[in-house]
Formats: sequence, C-alpha cells, structure tokens
Amino acid sequence: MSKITIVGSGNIGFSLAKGLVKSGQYKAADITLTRRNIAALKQEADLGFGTSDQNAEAVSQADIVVLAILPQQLRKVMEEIQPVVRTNQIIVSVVSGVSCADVKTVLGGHSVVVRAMPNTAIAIGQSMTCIATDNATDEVVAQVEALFEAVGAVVVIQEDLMTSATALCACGIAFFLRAIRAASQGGVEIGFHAHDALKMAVQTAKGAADLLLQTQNHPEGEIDKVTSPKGCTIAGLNEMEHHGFSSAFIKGIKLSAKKAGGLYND
Ligand SMILES: NC(=O)C1=CN([C@@H]2O[C@H](COP(=O)(O)OP(=O)(O)OC[C@H]3O[C@@H](n4cnc5c(N)ncnc54)[C@H](O)[C@@H]3O)[C@@H](O)[C@H]2O)C=CC1
Ligand SMILES: O=C(O)[C@@H]1CCC=N1
Repeated sequence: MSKITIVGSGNIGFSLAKGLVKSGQYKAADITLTRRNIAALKQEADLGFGTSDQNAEAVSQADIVVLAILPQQLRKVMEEIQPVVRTNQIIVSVVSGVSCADVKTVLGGHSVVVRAMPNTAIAIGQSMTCIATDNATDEVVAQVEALFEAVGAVVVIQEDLMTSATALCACGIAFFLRAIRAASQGGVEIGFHAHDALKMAVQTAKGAADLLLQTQNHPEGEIDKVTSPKGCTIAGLNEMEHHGFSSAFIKGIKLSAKKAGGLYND
C-alpha cells in the first residue's frame, strides 16, 4: 500500500483523505495530513490519519505527496520540502494556476510531478478530477489516475487546459450548488417550506445529472422531452434565457478560468 502525505489539510486536502478511506481502497493509517498548527489536526487524528506539522519529515516518509495548500502558500512549502524530495516519489499538485514546470523550478528538474484538479465531491467518491503532466511517464500517470479513480471520475488532459478544468469542474461544483439553491428559493416563493423546496430541488438536479450520465443523451434532447408545446416549461426556460441564464453561466466559467490562471503570482 502506498504511503500518502497530503500537505495542507484544508477543504480539498481533508476531503481527498476522507474520500480515499471511504473508497475502502486506502487506510487512514497510510495517509498523513499536515498543517502548520498540529492542534488544528485533532479531527484528522481522531479519524486515524497520521498528522504532522513537520512538512519535510512527513514528505520524506511518503510514496505519493499531494500538495493541497493555497497558491500563495506553495512557494514556502516547496522550499521546505525540496531537500527531502526523491525521484522515486510522485508529487501531485492540486494547486490552481501552478504548472508542473513551476513546481520543478523549486523542487528540482528531476522531481516527478503530476497536476490534479478535483472538486469537493471527492469526499463522497463523486469528484470529477482532471489530471495533467508535462513529462511524467505513462506509468506514473496511471498511478495517479488510479488514486483519483478511487474517489470519482478521471479525465487525463493536456496541461494547458488545467485552468479551464479548474473553472468547469472544481469551481463548477459551486455553480451547480448555487443553481440548486436558487431553484429552492423559487420553490419557497411558489408555496413550499424551505426544507421541502431544497429536497425537491436537490433530487431534481440529481435526476437531471443521472439522466445524462446513464443515457449519454444530449441535455437539449432531454429538455425537448419536458417542453410541451405552449407549455409551462418552455415559458419558464425562455424567461430564464431572456434574463441571461446560459450567458451568465458561460461568463462565470470564463472569468473563473482567467482568474485560475493567475493565482500563483497574485
Ligand atoms: N477547495 C476546492 O474545492 C479546491 C481547491 N483546489 C486547490 O487546492 C488548494 C487548497 O485549497 P483549499 O483546500 O480550498 O484551501 P484551504 O485554505 O481550505 O486549505 C489549505 C490548507 O493548507 C494549510 N497550510 C497552509 N500553510 C501550510 C504549511 N506551511 N504547511 C502545511 N499546511 C499548510 C492550511 O492550514 C489549510 O488547512 C488550493 O491551491 C486550491 O487552488 C483545487 C481543487 C478544488
Ligand atoms: O476558488 C478557488 O480558487 C479554488 C480552486 C478551485 C476551487 N477552489
């Protein structure tokens, strides 16, 4: 079993750790999580994970190192671990806007670096994770693919598309969550209690996603089945479009992608 050290036990680092254990393929004892303040890792320790506030020591004991700190925290952390990084370790960076070349500039040209862009559904094994590398071998990429396949779906992409993947998938989960919240707010206005409205919106969204996943049909084909002529669905849908629904989504994704590309030097 590979030993994994996740540097940075924040939203995505801890979600990844929980998802890996939930998958049944990894044991908490094989995963170490780090933070600057060890006292902040009590929840992780209670779940059986290894915990540490010594990044270099924790990294030196790992086969796979996942960098899960903020872009602005990365340079300092990489300088700390640089002396102990070995070429037989895989460095997986989930840090937005930081290229494999950026990582190697600090860790050394021979380090083996793969980028991964998951989303927070990783905690329940439902992430959409995109993976990219500049020159890690196919064998290394397959190992990283296997790691993230334990916690959701994986697509291997070209590295120059990683900021786009960040916007569409990592930020994207927040966009869909907001859409569900908006639907529930509409539901309250037309007569449901908030709790019921949210439950209805969530299940309806899940049904829509599962319909596409299971049938592989195009969304517009499924929409055509809902919109009866002169009916209430097309009336609502067209009203949303008059107010820029698709346009707002597209513009939001484009802005997130632009922002994601500049995070390292912000
Ligand atoms: N939150 C998300 O949904 C996703 C985030 N990412 C990327 O993951 C990275 C982390 O993001 P979040 O988890 O949202 O941030 P976060 O702020 O929740 O987590 C960062 C963690 O790193 C810890 N940390 C800071 N300095 C440290 C140091 N010197 N040593 C050890 N730990 C240290 C912090 O205490 C914190 O727990 C970012 O680069 C982000 O771009 C990627 C995909 C999704
Ligand atoms: O908002 C952010 O910058 C991070 C990266 C993708 C998701 N969260």
